[in-house]
Amino acid sequence: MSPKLVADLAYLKGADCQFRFIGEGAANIVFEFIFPGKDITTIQDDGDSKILKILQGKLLRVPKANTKAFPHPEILQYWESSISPLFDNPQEDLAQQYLVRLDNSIVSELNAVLEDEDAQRRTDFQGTKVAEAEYGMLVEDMRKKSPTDLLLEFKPKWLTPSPTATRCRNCAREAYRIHKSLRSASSQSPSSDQDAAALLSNPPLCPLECLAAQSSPSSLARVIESMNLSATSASLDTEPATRENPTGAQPAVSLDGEGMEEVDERYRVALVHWLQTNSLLPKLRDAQEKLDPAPEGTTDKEELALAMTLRDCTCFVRISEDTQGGVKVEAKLADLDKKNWEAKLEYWKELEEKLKEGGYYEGVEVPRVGTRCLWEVEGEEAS
Ligand SMILES: O=P(O)(O)O[C@@H]1[C@@H](OP(=O)(O)O)[C@H](OP(=O)(O)O)[C@H](O)[C@H](OP(=O)(O)O)[C@H]1OP(=O)(O)O
Ligand SMILES: Nc1ncnc2c1ncn2[C@@H]1O[C@H](COP(=O)(O)OP(=O)(O)OP(=O)(O)O)[C@@H](O)[C@H]1O
Repeated sequence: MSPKLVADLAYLKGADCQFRFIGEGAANIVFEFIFPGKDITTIQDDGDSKILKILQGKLLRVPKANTKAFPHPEILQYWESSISPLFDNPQEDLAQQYLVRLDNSIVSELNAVLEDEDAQRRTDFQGTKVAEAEYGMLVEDMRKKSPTDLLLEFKPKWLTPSPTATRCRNCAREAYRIHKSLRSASSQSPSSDQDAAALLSNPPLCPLECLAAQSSPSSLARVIESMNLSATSASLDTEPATRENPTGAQPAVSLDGEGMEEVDERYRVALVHWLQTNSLLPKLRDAQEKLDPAPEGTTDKEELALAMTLRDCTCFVRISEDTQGGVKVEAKLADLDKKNWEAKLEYWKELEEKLKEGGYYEGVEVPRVGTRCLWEVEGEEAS
């Protein structure tokens, strides 16, 4: 059974709709709907405005041209039949997605927006276009609703690493990425030089830290520290956070630092509480663990595809004010797209080989690059 179509974007003709580029990955591009001079959040469900009502609180996610990803109806069908049932409360745990029909003129408009934005895009994505696809999807907008909201976005990748490794799969992959970048920097342009330097000086936070934050104060501190928060108001029962004291457990020294994001202290407390108590990440970890086939060892390819889908999603945690003036926490997983194992199997196997043979799982690659892997950081702290 195909997923239900919620809207045909051809009905936007004449509605003075524009699109703003929000972000992209390897397979999809995400846009915001803009209606100049109109606030669609106040539109009621009547007649011609029905389409605008449907778009409220949603972004447009469309497939990129020339990828091996499945068409969006298939991705949505899989999401409904194979992903949602893994979660007790899919409405709460997953960013909601809905099928929409595109048309050629919308695809052309989106591509014109992309062309204007090209210089701002990730260098390896520049020049890529929206596919001439019949369908796209609306996704629940998980960005900040107000500039004062607090948003945490990260990829909770490979939460069950191999017990024999000393680096998690994600950080091994990051070390490999840094090596590749260094190699191309030595042979290519100043921009790849900059990419390599940026990766070397600021490796990404290890995804295991977000899960470990449930029981480890050091992990919790590192996650909060990575967000560079400073408080705008102090709560009664906790000390405000600082760079030196990210969770606010001890008296604060200073509130503001250069480049720090000012945040309502109640929101920081709510984030700390979510990190310590959420059931979403353990649930995802358990689902990843239950499947856990290694790309090179599996016989059931559909199971492998599901495992790889669960290992490559995005988690959004948005903290905002609710209608009663209290604090609301919304934590949802997005980008749980069906993986095309036939197209990706060789890549998965080769990458696994490279990570193993290059010593990236053990941190013995040459030259060795520093990562922020939880296991390495804990090892350094202990020695
Ligand atoms: O191979 P990985 O682990 O680097 O993951 C890829 C991601 O890279 P990342 O390391 O998260 O930056 C990669 O993310 P980016 O597009 O690089 O942001 C994709 O998510 C890719 O999946 P797909 O090709 O879109 O189905 C991801 O591929 P797979 O999850 O299918 O391996
Ligand atoms: N529901 C959402 N709410 C807010 N922002 C989003 C949402 N979905 C995607 N984005 C933004 O758009 C970017 C790209 O989207 P998305 O992750 O769907 O692309 P992708 O090609 O499927 O990614 P990947 O290559 O990781 O598979 C994200 O990194 C995020 O910043």
